[in-house]
Amino acid sequence: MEARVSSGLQLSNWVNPEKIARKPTGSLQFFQMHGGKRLYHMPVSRCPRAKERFHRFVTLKVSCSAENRKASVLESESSPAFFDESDTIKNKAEELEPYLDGRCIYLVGMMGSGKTTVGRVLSEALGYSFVDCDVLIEEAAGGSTVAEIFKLHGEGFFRENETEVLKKLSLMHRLVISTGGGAVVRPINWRHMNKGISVWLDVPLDALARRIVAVGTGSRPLLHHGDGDPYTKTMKRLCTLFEERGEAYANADVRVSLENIAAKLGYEDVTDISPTAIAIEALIQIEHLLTRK
Ligand SMILES: Nc1ncnc2c1ncn2[C@@H]1O[C@H](COP(=O)(O)OP(=O)(O)O)[C@@H](O)[C@H]1O
Ligand SMILES: O=C(O)C1=C[C@@H](OP(=O)(O)O)[C@@H](O)[C@H](O)C1
Repeated sequence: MEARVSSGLQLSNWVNPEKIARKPTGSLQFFQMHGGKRLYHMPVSRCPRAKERFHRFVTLKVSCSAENRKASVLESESSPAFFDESDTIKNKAEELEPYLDGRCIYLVGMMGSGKTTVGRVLSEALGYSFVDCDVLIEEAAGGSTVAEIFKLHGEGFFRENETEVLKKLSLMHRLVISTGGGAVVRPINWRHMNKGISVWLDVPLDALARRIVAVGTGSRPLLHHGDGDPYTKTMKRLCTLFEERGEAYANADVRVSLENIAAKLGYEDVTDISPTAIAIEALIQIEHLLTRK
């Protein structure tokens, strides 16, 4: 696949100003459409196995801003490589499999951080099953929604059920588990989650608020109260919750920072990062953890 992609790309196609999106800060976002897929550059030295696994087919030196500053993504690299996301995640997952040895992956992070969205992508790549703790709690409550459970029985009841669900899941293997945003607060939950590998999806609060406002706060009862327009109200609540929970998220075995991914890929806005790119970064960070690279 890589060979087909690389041999299909000509340097003359590549050096086309229309295919280089200039970012306002002067960094460049390199991508090229090929066979309906978006190929991304990735600096070779930041991708530990890149040199062996991917064919490096172009070397460019570009002066790339009006101020003649180097593009941030190229500053330390002279030889970008181009990766197809779907091949990259497949290869990374294969590489990681023997080290994971069937251990579950617990995704933790604030509401809206992408635990469900990224979790599905990760589970597919690893050949794991995906489970969402909130859904299991809803099933255990006879089909009531999380919002109804909070309203009828209170948060304490919800938290007890959340712990019970995590306890059961801790006995299982080959699962990617999307936990609820508040699961990190109870120490007992960490005893269960530590049977597997925990991954914190660290997303800037502003991006979370924008995402959540876009879908509405209906299913997230902790965001139902407060004043102001939907964005301001959500942002305020997220800030308060993050103040309470920030340290607890940092207990996770690995942290996947969207700000770091954006910097690597030369993106201005973290919302441009695809769920697959986030899942790839999660696999890379887990690999670092398990191989102590
Ligand atoms: N990388 C992403 N890019 C764009 N939208 C995303 C991304 N990750 C999540 N979303 C969107 O954000 C919202 C919340 O994501 P979700 O996966 O449900 O978060 P969580 O499970 O952590 O609460 C959803 O509407 C989802 O489509
Ligand atoms: O942050 C929290 O305390 C909660 C997050 C929600 O899950 P998501 O993180 O999947 O939205 C859900 O468990 C419940 O509304 C409480």
